[in-house]
Amino acid sequence: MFNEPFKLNLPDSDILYVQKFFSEEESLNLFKMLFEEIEWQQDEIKLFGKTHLQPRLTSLMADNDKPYSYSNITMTPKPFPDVVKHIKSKVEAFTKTKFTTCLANLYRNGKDSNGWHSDNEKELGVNPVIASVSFGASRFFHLKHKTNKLHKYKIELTSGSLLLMKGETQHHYLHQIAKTKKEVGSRINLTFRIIN
Ligand SMILES: O=C(O)CCC(=O)C(=O)O
Ligand SMILES: [Fe+2]
Repeated sequence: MFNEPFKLNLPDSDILYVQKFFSEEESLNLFKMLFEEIEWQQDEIKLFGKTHLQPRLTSLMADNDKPYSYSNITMTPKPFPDVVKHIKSKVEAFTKTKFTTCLANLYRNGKDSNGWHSDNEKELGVNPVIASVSFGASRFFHLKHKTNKLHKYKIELTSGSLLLMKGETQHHYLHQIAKTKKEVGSRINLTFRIIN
């Protein structure tokens, strides 16, 4: 039942959630391996002319050398570690999509976050397919429509889950991982993307 794909009931979007895409046991192992094998970095971002450290660690990986730019940062990709290749092939088989690139996020605790944005950078193309898998602590993923305030959604992304966003989703919606005052452990999220 929990590995049945579930389509979010949100107008102007195409979002699918599979809670138990990976089993609990496999997710624990994958978390540890991702934590160790990914080369995590903390970049500086400029917001309203001020420089801050990004409130999470990230890493860009790809099977090509295409950079990815967002929030005034340009990241150049590193090769995929084996553990990411393994996850990528399972995601590709399910989504019937070949991904070139993975942006990884490590939220160390509840103070780490990812502010409101759309994954609409031009290098992603017009209607990007973005497959997001999560391991470790659960965090809430918020969605809000850009023009109609009635359309919003909050979904808890649990360890081993897959969230697939496609179609016009990025045109019409913003998403975020908000900070939380609750005691939460570390969470790793991988977003697979296509950049050619
Ligand atoms: O951590 C998440 O679930 C979302 C990550 C995200 O939105 C991004 O990397 O663009
Ligand atoms: Fe995003």
